[in-house]
Amino acid sequence: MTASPRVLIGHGTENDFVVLPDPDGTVWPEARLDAALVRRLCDRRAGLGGDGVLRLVRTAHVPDAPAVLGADLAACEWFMDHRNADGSFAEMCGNGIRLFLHALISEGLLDRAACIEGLLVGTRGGPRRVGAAEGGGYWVDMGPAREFGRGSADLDGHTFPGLAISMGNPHLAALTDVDVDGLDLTREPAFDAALFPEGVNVELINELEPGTHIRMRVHERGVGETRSCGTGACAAAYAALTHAGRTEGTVVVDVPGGRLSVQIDPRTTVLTGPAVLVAAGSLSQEWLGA
Ligand SMILES: N[C@@H](CCC[C@H](N)C(=O)O)C(=O)O
Repeated sequence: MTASPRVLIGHGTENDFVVLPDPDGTVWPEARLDAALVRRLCDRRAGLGGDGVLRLVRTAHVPDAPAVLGADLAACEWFMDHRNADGSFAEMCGNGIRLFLHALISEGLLDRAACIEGLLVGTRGGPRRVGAAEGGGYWVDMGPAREFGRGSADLDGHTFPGLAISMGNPHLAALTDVDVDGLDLTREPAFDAALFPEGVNVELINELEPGTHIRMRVHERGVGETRSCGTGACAAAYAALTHAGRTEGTVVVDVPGGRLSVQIDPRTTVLTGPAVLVAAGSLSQEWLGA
């Protein structure tokens, strides 16, 4: 076991993560990286701070991988082992997977030039193809948005009706005329637990240009309000296109932490955006032992 484990801090449109390199699964076996330690790492005062944790690990060292990747197991050398800040697992993270690839490249575990075509990465939501974009940033083939009903969320004195959408993980994407910038998202939204038995990420969306440009804020399952959510941006773009009566197109999604682009066609959804590494160092023995 490494005495002082290496750690990186990074973000994708200010959705920020503690990144733990563990290529051979020897530093952070699941028993060590338990929910309590994830919460401590993500604590913004007593830890490093983040909306979640990403472990950079080879798929061969993830016990869940065969069940979630099936026939694609052998094609996914790497697995994005993602946790929310409350310690829970999530199926997918659109900002996290871009940062995951960026961190693999920056740690010398992959060559950026070899990532232009993209590679399959394992996630608990299944395999996803992710690649380095020619002009900078990263793209992810997120698979199709799957609509599974209509619901609503109660937040800040409003009821927001929207579409229930799976991007691997669950979303309620609600277009609204209420100015989303003025909302207080500090409390947990109330939602229909029968529609969302595993909880839900809630996106509040203002249309800026119908079907092409939206503004979004998000309350994430297992975290609270974050400054961006990649899967949420895909769900929001799908809801905006549907509202415009279209099944394909490119939607620019402005979030408090920056801008994402989502390209949708009837077959799939491609999310493009930045990934930034802020710092690299090691966890202290004093903090680990406390
Ligand atoms: N911020 C992420 C989504 C992370 C998981 C989410 N909180 C959930 O529990 O489903 C993204 O960029 O997609």
